[in-house]
Amino acid sequence: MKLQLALDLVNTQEGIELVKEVQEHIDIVEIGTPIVINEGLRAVKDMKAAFPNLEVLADLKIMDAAGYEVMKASESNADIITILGAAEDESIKGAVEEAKKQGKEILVDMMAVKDLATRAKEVDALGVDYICVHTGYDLQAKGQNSFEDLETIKGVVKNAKTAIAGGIKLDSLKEVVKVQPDLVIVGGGITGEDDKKAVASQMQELIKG
Ligand SMILES: O=C(CO)[C@H](O)[C@H](O)COP(=O)(O)O
Repeated sequence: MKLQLALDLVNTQEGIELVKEVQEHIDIVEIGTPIVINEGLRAVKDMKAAFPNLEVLADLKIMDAAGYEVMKASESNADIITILGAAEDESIKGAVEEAKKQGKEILVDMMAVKDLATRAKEVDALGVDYICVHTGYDLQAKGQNSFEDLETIKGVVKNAKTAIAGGIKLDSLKEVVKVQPDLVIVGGGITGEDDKKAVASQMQELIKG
């Protein structure tokens, strides 16, 4: 099981300082969608240059023109690129094809997918690397989480690795770990803590079991 630190509400330089504190406890750094909107793919390139030993995920949440966008993120040295599960199959196939050409991985974010089990099976058959259940900020604010959704995809996904994101904190991580996803994505659960290193270290301990 891997731990991904999601950076969203910071700029690249603040993100780099944050990763310095926790780098030995995480596997993947996410350049979140707000950072890409604010600063472009340069943020991905700068993060990978600062931490060549960590994987860097570009959270582009691609919906269209997938092959092109995966190509551009690859040129910026992203290791993993995200596309939405709600995208057309043609877009997801395009993303997978380009990622394979570039030696990269595709994570499908299932946010806002209504029939999760059916779509997870379909997306799994398209050769993606990760399928991620995700409660975004707008539904977290209404008290929702993705714990049951993780069990749903664990039951149907046969090829891809499984992942979970959205509001996971040290306390709730225990529940998540029981379901054994391949990847746990944590943003505010680390970045919002005073002692980020201590929290990341405890999370790593729980995850590596
Ligand atoms: O992609 C995102 C929001 O769309 C976040 O990166 C993801 O939800 C993880 O952050 P947090 O743990 O703070 O919810």
